[in-house]
Amino acid sequence: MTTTVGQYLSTRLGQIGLKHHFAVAGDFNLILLDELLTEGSTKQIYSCNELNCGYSAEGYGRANGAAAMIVTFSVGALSAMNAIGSAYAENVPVILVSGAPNTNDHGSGHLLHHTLGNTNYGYQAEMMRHITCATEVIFSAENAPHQIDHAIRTALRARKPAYIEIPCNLANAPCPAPGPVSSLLSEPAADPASLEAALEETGRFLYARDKVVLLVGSRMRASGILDLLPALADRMGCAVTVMAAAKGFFPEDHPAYRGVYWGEVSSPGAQELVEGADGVLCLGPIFNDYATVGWRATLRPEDTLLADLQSVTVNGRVFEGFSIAQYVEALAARAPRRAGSAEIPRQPLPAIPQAPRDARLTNDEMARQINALVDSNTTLTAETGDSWFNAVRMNLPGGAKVESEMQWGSIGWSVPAALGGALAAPDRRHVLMVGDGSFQLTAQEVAQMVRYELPVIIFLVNNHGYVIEIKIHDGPYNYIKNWDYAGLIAAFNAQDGHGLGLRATTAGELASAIEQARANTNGPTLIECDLDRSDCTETLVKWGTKVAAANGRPPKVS
Ligand SMILES: C/C(NCc1cnc(C)nc1N)=C(/S)[C@H](O)COP(=O)(O)OP(=O)(O)O
Repeated sequence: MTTTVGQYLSTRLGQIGLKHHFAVAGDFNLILLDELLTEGSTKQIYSCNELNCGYSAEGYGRANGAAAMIVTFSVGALSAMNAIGSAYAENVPVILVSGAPNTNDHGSGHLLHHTLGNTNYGYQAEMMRHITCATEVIFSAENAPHQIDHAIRTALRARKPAYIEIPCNLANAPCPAPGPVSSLLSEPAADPASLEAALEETGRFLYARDKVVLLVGSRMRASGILDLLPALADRMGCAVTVMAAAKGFFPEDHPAYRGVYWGEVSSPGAQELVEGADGVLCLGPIFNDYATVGWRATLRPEDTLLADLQSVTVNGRVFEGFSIAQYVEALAARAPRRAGSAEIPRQPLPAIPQAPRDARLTNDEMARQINALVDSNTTLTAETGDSWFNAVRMNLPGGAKVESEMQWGSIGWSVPAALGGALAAPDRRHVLMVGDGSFQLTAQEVAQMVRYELPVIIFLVNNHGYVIEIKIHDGPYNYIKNWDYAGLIAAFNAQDGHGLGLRATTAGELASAIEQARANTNGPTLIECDLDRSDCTETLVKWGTKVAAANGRPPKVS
């Protein structure tokens, strides 16, 4: 049985659960794109550029579990690198496939277009090795199946992106047909002794404490077991908090939920609860400078159990040889009850009073109305910027999801990512909050939302500049050219009803725009929310000054 290299790849992408792959054409990948179309397991979705292609794949991978993208050599793949960096930092398995020079050109002394102008074509793979968990450069069709399977299997297990390079003259070359996909999907069994030892040490940690709090972190996105966390909370009876980058990872209507822990900008009561606990069971946390408010919110190591994707650190010991899914599943069946922390009642988020309809639109009123739009079937994508703080302060109904990129934090990510999420989960409502500064980096992908008739509701937060940067450190570089954001939709030829551009300067205009957005199911609705530049969340101001102080630390004098 034979197939071709490109159709082998296509079959595998369908077998691991993809229904789409993202692509930008280039002469090094055209035959490969044909092979994917011929085999047909996944629908080919086109992006305006390779950066957006990568962000769309990353957003798709968050909702679907994995994603794939096809670009051309060098000029395409190097643009995609920022998005692959995001996938790496955010633990999303994106399979980046790049077309490449004809195998006959290697060692020929030929100078090729799209390259650096020398005869070394290996630089791209070398660059990819730093931002992927597997890099496979295919030089022979016979070996292609092994290399493709290795890259995909490693990406799925490590929850990281992988890179495959396919020369343009091998894409339709015959190769052996694929074997069972189970060899790519199977998870390594836990090492029983290590898992048991970790659970016993966890028991010693928990039995020695009364007021234990669960803290859920953003690496749990890659765990595949978010739906198991309520069972663990029910077993232990303890309070549960989430980190800002994990907003929505635990159902907020669960009785154990006590809000977002984010140091001094936490939800009401959450900082006192976590920092006052005698034990914090951290699941997949990322304690970076933003999460610790400039290294100020730090937990006592001796009272912290750190469960990460492939290891548990507790009582000064480290245990490996199992996944966090295997660990949490076992813990949910045997953890002792530790209900002390749950006796502290949850403090509600401060309610935002409804503004009069004719009142100038404010950030608070915008956040209030967006929150009212979020239901149990909504995915809210929040871009880097004050949109983070608006998302974190929302009350989410159970089932609502939030997607943010608080580790990589590359502005512009959210527009293509929301497109990817909408393609992966068409049965959910997709709402996007993105600032004017971020939007200007990837705005053209709204045209693809029009093209693919994706009803994403986009709140374009026009506060007239890089306000998060202004709050951290102001300067002329934080001010941008204002666009007619609502007018862009017309520029994207949405006249056939597959797109709506609206502008809101008052509370009433926003309410009316949201009603129109709810009714517009044929394509995106972009609502330009016009705000005063000084109008941002209080938490942003508080957080920004502390992060600025951390950035401003003088060099250590040796
Ligand atoms: C410029 C930058 N960060 C620096 C930056 C620059 N370039 C990339 C790709 N990523 C980055 N995070 C940031 S957060 C802006 O404040 C974003 O502005 P905007 O989208 O308008 O949001 P806010 O006004 O709420 O801050």
